Amino acid sequence: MLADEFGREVSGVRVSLTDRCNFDCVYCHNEGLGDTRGPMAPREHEMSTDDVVRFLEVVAEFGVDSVKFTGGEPLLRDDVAEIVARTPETMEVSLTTNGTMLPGRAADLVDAGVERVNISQDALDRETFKQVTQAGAYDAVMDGVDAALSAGLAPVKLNMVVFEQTAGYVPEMVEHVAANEGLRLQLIEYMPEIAGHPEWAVDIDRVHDWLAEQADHVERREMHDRKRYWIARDGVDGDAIADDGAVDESKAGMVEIVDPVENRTFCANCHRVRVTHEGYLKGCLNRNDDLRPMGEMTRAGIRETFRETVANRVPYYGEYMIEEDGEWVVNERYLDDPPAGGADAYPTVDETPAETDD
Ligand SMILES: Nc1nc2c(ncn2[C@@H]2O[C@H](COP(=O)(O)OP(=O)(O)OP(=O)(O)O)[C@@H](O)[C@H]2O)c(=O)[nH]1
Ligand SMILES: C[S@@+](CC[C@H](N)C(=O)[O-])C[C@H]1O[C@@H](n2cnc3c(N)ncnc32)[C@H](O)[C@@H]1O
Ligand code: SF4
Ligand code: SF4
Repeated sequence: MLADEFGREVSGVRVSLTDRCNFDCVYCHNEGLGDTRGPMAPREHEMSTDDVVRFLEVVAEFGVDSVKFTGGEPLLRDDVAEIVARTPETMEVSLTTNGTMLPGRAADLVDAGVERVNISQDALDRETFKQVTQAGAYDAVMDGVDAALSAGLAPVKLNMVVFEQTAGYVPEMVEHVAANEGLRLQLIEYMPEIAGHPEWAVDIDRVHDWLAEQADHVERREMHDRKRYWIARDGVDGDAIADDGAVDESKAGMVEIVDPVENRTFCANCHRVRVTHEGYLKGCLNRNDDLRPMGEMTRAGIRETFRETVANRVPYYGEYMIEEDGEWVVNERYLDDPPAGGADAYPTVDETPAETDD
């Protein structure tokens, strides 16, 4: 496995299959690229099926053993099942989606090899859901969750971004997941780095403190050192948590917190490299000055660009951003010496074809 100079091995890749989406969530960072485009926007910039598969085959040679397909909305592409079926067997395959296109497709995705799915659901309240997603597809998302469960994808993780508009719904969502076997909840701290609006952020430590009071067991995940809180379900017989800490998931609900903002520990435990829909390697969600094009996406080109990307990755908080007088500022080292192939190599907005019909 390749590692960067901070000892962080790269064991996973996150592949953005498209920057198009049928929602327009107010907070969306589009996997670090900024605004998404509408569902009907031109797609000729997107990596082809063969490009994605070739990329995965090459990184599997380096010991990368998991892939997350995301976007934009990955299921706007109709070749996802084919890509998954052609993904090297050594890789665990998961998908992050808004869920609307899972009905009718979830079983095929499972047959192809999808092992886990995360579905974004920011509220149980229809009106709030509409305000946040700027789409009236609440029922379609619920149907998507049902489709994933019916296809055997339990536990399904519900992704909820915690910010000003949704923070009040956290207890209700936790209760919902604790009452429903087959669901897990992931509370994601609102990230303003790409999306802007720092005023929308809420204090995630308060959510941690509240969950610690509710939880029967707390564990830490190796990835990002994330905390997971287990809450025993009401009315179950027997112990949900054994004396040795083993959890019986049929008897306890799980809530995981993703809290990357200004969190050095999170970044120190970051083991994934990203790929944009256009075939650029991206060493960090929050940076677009270190994008490296894989060009024609030949095996040799992918190999070299992957090596270079890993070698140049640095933790965002603690290295790229450092604290000075209580403020986070860009480490001068990265201003003076921008990485090769960085932002200049990435198409500007002007070079990206305009949206057509949305
Ligand atoms: N800053 C930062 N945010 C991340 C990182 N990984 C995940 N996130 C945030 O968490 C969101 C949800 O992540 P998902 O795509 O559902 O996947 P995940 O939770 O990271 O992965 P699994 O738990 O393995 O399914 C991302 O879109 C980001 O907002 C990371 O490495 N850095
Ligand atoms: C960019 S979306 C792509 C996949 C899919 N369209 C979806 O919504 O699940 C991936 C995840 O990023 C989360 N996300 C987007 N912008 C965010 C932000 N500014 N802060 C925290 N999480 C964000 C979303 O809630 C979603 O769970
Ligand atoms: S559904 Fe996902 S990609 Fe689409 S706007 Fe919402 S967070 Fe962004
Ligand atoms: S270095 Fe930090 S901010 Fe960048 S992707 Fe990794 S965890 Fe996220």
